[in-house]
Amino acid sequence: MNRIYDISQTIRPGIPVWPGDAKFKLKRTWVIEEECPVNVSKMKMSTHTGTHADSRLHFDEEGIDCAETPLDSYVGPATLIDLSGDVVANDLVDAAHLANRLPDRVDRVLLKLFKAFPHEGWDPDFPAISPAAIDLLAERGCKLIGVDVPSLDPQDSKTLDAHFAVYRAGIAILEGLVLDDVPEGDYELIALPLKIEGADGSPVRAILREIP
Ligand SMILES: N[C@@H](CC(=O)c1ccccc1NC=O)C(=O)O
Ligand SMILES: [Zn+2]
Ligand SMILES: [Zn+2]
Repeated sequence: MNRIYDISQTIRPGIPVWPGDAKFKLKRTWVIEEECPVNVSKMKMSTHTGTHADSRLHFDEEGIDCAETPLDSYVGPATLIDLSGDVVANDLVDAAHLANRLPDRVDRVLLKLFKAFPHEGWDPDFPAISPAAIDLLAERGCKLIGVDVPSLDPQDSKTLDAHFAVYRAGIAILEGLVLDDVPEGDYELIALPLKIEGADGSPVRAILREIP
């Protein structure tokens, strides 16, 4: 069996969420007891909780939702690049950061930007991605970008320039990946958004499988 790296955050009470967004809650509605053979729970969560996919609807009112999103981009060869030594807080990853680290042709790119993933707290100064970097990925054939930070754009962005560059290029987005402990290199990615009608994003279980 080829090794599987789980690159998903654990969804749990207290998982850091975008400032002001709904906190994750899980509550038992049925409990195993004499007359009840099962445990069942209900959940409350933001569509952008933890490791998640953005659908186009997140930043375009006319964009498609998670149920309509084609899945091809979310499964297949992916290249992990560690830029955590090249960026600091509030930096934008530019084309120059990527140019000599990217293969000539690349299907999917995962960028590690945190030196250590902040599991216990929200980092408002996370590095983000420039539109020029997205354009370079698109030129090289990339159809998915995944990042460990919670958004492609800086937290205070009102224009979401990187999201729109991605939109123009038809690239899919994964955010909040946990890329600590995974060596740089080529893998098979599997990270499917749930088929939720009307959803602007969805948690994913993201894995990287070693290629034999
Ligand atoms: N753009 C971010 C998320 C985002 O902006 C957001 C997520 C949850 C609640 C509010 C958000 N933005 C509000 O301006 C993302 O790409 O997931
Ligand atoms: Zn998102
Ligand atoms: Zn996003």
